[in-house]
Amino acid sequence: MNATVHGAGTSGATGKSLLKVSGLQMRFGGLLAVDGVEFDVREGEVFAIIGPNGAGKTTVFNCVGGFYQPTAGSVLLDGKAIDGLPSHMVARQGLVRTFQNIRLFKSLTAVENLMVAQHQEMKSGLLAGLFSTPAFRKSEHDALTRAAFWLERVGLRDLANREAGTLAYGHQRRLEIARCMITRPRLLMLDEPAAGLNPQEKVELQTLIDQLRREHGVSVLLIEHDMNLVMGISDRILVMEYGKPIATGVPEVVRNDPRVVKAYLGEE
Ligand SMILES: Nc1ncnc2c1ncn2[C@@H]1O[C@H](COP(=O)(O)OP(=O)(O)OP(=O)(O)O)[C@@H](O)[C@H]1O
Repeated sequence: MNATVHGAGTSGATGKSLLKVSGLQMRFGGLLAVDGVEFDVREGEVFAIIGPNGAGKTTVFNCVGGFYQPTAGSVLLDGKAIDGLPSHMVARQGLVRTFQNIRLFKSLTAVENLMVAQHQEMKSGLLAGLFSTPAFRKSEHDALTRAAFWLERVGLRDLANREAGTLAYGHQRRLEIARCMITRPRLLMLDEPAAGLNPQEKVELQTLIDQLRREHGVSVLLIEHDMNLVMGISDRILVMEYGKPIATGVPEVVRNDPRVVKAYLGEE
């Protein structure tokens, strides 16, 4: 039985549903990696998916983000179906993600990574670029201003001209978040953002996520194994085991759910 509690959360999330996932199923040959997963993420909310290794969390992310076509179920972003859309189309709808294994252009600088991320959005075409028209120069200037803003926001201003691949691991994670945010998403999906971070960096990450949703109005969908971070930042949590949802609710409820304690928290 699902322990479903729709708590008020701590963020002041509006309560309006932004992402709605229903009856999600993903089969790989004979393996049902995800089955019957349902949840919604509200505007301004931080929503976490937790569960033991192999529970199906990443598969849910891949279905939501357009990397897999689910075998069954639906994914709606603001009421519009996005399941089955390729990931770049999903991104255009305002849903972007980071990856467990950081995916930056390692030989480009931090600021160049943020410029590339905006490339699709830029209005000027190739000819405008070749002839450096005023419209092109204006859009380049705006893009650079936004890049500078986001580098400052994630604490990387002084590292703007360093190649991404030479940045410390924690800095690369922050740059990846900036690269997502610069496209002005409505939903930011973070896949194990605290992996490999030291305790101080984890605290800074929690502060950053909180700022992103409070000051930039983004909703956050998170997969994370670090329970301190999950319990500290999430408004609601979905717990998965063997591909199925076993509990959804506010942190205090999930923390004390006997099935959750047995399946996951009890492992620690
Ligand atoms: N592309 C794939 N092909 C076949 N099986 C897969 C594929 N991706 C995932 N699986 C299987 O689906 C199940 C769920 O995996 P998934 O990576 O979603 O779990 P997870 O909860 O994200 O685990 P972790 O916490 O270790 O990242 C596992 O049994 C995994 O081996």
